[in-house]
Amino acid sequence: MKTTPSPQPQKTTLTLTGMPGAGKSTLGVLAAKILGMDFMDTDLLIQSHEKMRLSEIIEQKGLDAFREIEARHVAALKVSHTVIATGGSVIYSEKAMENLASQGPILHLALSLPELAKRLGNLDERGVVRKPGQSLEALFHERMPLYRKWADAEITCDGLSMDDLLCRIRQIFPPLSP
Ligand SMILES: Nc1ncnc2c1ncn2[C@@H]1O[C@H](COP(=O)(O)OP(=O)(O)O)[C@@H](O)[C@H]1O
Ligand SMILES: O=C(O)C1=C[C@@H](OP(=O)(O)O)[C@@H](O)[C@H](O)C1
Ligand SMILES: [Mg+2]
Repeated sequence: MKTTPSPQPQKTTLTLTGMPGAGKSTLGVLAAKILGMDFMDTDLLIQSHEKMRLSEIIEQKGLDAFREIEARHVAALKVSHTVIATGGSVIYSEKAMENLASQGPILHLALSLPELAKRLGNLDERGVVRKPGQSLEALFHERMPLYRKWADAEITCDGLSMDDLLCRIRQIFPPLSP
């Protein structure tokens, strides 16, 4: 039997989740800068590992295949001192989310449905993972409980500038600040 507890892996990442268009990629890089952390966008990680642009993966292999590829890469991701901007569909993978949660807190960037509709425009052109013909509203209601299930904190981003959001991040996660 062990006499000393095994060291717990340090939780040093900050993962951003949320619907496409919520601002994960844009805010993530700025948050990394002010927190003195590295930055990773899992969409870019997938592109680099697959040696294809995200749009090519989706066009040539389809949305279901993209979802599996995303789940595989994010479930295998191991980083530290890093702000991670995820792709919105990673929330469908329990294994990927467990892996992200094991490395640090998860912040859900929430945005209201009307604001999302304004930011996203045509869903087909953006390659959003959804069932054929599924509306943005239906997708929003399908995903919202999943984002909330995994989130340690949530910011509703409507009407907030990048500076407002960075301020909120500093307030919520002071231990991550240098
Ligand atoms: N707080 C914000 N206020 C206004 N526009 C924003 C804000 N956050 C992001 N955006 C804009 O929304 C779009 C989507 O942002 P992006 O970071 O790509 O989102 P995600 O990575 O969550 O899909 C971009 O055009 C970005 O400039
Ligand atoms: O939510 C989604 O279905 C997707 C979101 C995208 O990333 P962003 O959330 O960064 O836009 C990208 O991973 C892919 O187009 C699928
Ligand atoms: Mg993004």
